[in-house]
Amino acid sequence: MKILTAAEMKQADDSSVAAGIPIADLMEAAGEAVAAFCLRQYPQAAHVMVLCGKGNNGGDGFVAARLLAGEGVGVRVLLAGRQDDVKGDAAEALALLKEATSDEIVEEFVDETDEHLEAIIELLSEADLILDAVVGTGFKPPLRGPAAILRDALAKSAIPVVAVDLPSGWDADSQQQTAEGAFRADAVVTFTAPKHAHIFGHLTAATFGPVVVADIGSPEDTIQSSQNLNWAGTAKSVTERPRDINSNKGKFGHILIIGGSFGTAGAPSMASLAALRAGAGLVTAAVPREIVNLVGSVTPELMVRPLLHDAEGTATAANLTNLETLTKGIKVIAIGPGLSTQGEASEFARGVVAQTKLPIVIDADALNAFDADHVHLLDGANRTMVLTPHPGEMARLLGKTVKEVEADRINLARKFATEHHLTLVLKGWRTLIAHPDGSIAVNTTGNPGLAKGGSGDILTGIVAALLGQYPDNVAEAVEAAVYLHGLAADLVARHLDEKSILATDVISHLTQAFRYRNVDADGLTWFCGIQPKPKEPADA
Ligand SMILES: NC(=O)C1=CN([C@@H]2O[C@H](COP(=O)(O)OP(=O)(O)OC[C@H]3O[C@@H](n4cnc5c(N)ncnc54)[C@H](O)[C@@H]3O)[C@@H](O)[C@H]2O)[C@H](O)CC1
Ligand SMILES: [K+]
Repeated sequence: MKILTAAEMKQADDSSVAAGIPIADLMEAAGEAVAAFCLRQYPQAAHVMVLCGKGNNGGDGFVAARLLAGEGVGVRVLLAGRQDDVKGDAAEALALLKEATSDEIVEEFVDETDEHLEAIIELLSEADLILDAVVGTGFKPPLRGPAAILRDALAKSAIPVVAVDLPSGWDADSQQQTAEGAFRADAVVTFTAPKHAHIFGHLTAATFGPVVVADIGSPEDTIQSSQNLNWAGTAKSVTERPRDINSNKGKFGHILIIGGSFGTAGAPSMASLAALRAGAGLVTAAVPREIVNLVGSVTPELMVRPLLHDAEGTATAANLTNLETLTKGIKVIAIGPGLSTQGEASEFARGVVAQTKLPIVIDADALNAFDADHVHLLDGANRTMVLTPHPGEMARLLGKTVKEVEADRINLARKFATEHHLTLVLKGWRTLIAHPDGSIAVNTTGNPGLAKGGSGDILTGIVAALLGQYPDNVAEAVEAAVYLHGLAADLVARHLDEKSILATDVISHLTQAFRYRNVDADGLTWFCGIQPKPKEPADA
């Protein structure tokens, strides 16, 4: 799924019209998606207040109001402006609403002062759900007139708000959008494709719920993202295909995890366990001899091979002479978790990358082996190469500061991936997956519970496992890995506080993540936030 700017969205609308789909049809589908979302997520809502503007965003609100009323929901519409000023398709939708209900359903609110603020707050309090269809992509900041007063009234109420297309007052193209100055929202139903603000909006989970995307009938070829920005969640479908009935472990890849040192046996252990839970056929961990038994005891399904190490427990470059034996039958190598940067570890890591042509995931201490002096050795032109740096590791790869990396994530990731012909996973809030062809996928799963040691190690294991299963589908495999990793953490957060989440909890929820579907029964794509846990069936 592509991520669009407001102008690209407008272009999609215009192209849809040119392809014979009238705006009225798109508006009807938009209103229908909003009504379906409300009925499904707020089944208890008996009184819905629909706040509408005079433009087409308001038009979507009129359609939703009509359809909700048709389902027996008590609906009132508060129009920020005069009915006579509503034009075109929105006016048609307004007429249909009144025809289906009554002329009295719509109340005009034209006040430009906050004289009636208290009265509006009182009016809103009579509803148990509010729809915000005041302004959408046609918004030009700052919010003014009656719209601004509605926003202030909403800020003083605690009733759930579903935003139509985007919270009124948001700039769709902003990557820095905050809740400030805009309408409060608990959920957003947007259309055709998410816009930049939906994905990069700086809103906290406490003030901001799910964003769902509804397909409202625009043909696929009308939807174009000039910035080549996509959503990582689409790739999950790759992992949803059932396995062939005649499957055997040989089909799903033998993964070799290279890492560990004295004191960091946990890192390769977690990467290995995650790879097993992510569907790898076989997993072998190659770790310093002294910790072989420790790592091997993590789970009996895991195989372990010893690495030569120095007195401090760091793998030595002498292991390179044995590399051919070590990698026999291996489909994917993941190197780095717990490897250490001491002794000859970096030399060993660079040697593994140089001597094998196998698909490779390079993480953690192995990434640090490619500092500014060695970064030119990273070349994925004739092999599959995936790097999974956090901003600190990315800064080292680039010889820049973390601040410089954070300030320009998309461009830096894209440049690095294309120049080195590899897939770069730049971790952090909204992890980016930059592909060698210059396209970028943005991930929307994950929560602050992942800000804990071990999270990166398990991501490495998942990436390696999916590469082993989908070797011809590298882009999707990596995107799906990142998405599933965050999704598993989001599923843990349904019952554990974010602060208490351990990386091993995330591993144990991978299985639920594989089974979770991000498209709901109404066809809405849950783009940010996950569907609430289904109710347990009542005991018979
Ligand atoms: N995506 C689609 O395929 C479809 C989207 N639809 C919806 O249409 C809106 C965009 O509609 P548009 O008429 O262009 O603009 P808006 O309704 O968002 O805004 C116009 C409206 O707002 C007033 N306004 C503008 N700026 C301000 C401000 N700073 N303060 C107060 N009021 C403001 C302006 O005066 C107008 O009255 C899109 O978001 C979708 O929701 C369609 O349904 C078709 C399909
Ligand atoms: K809106």
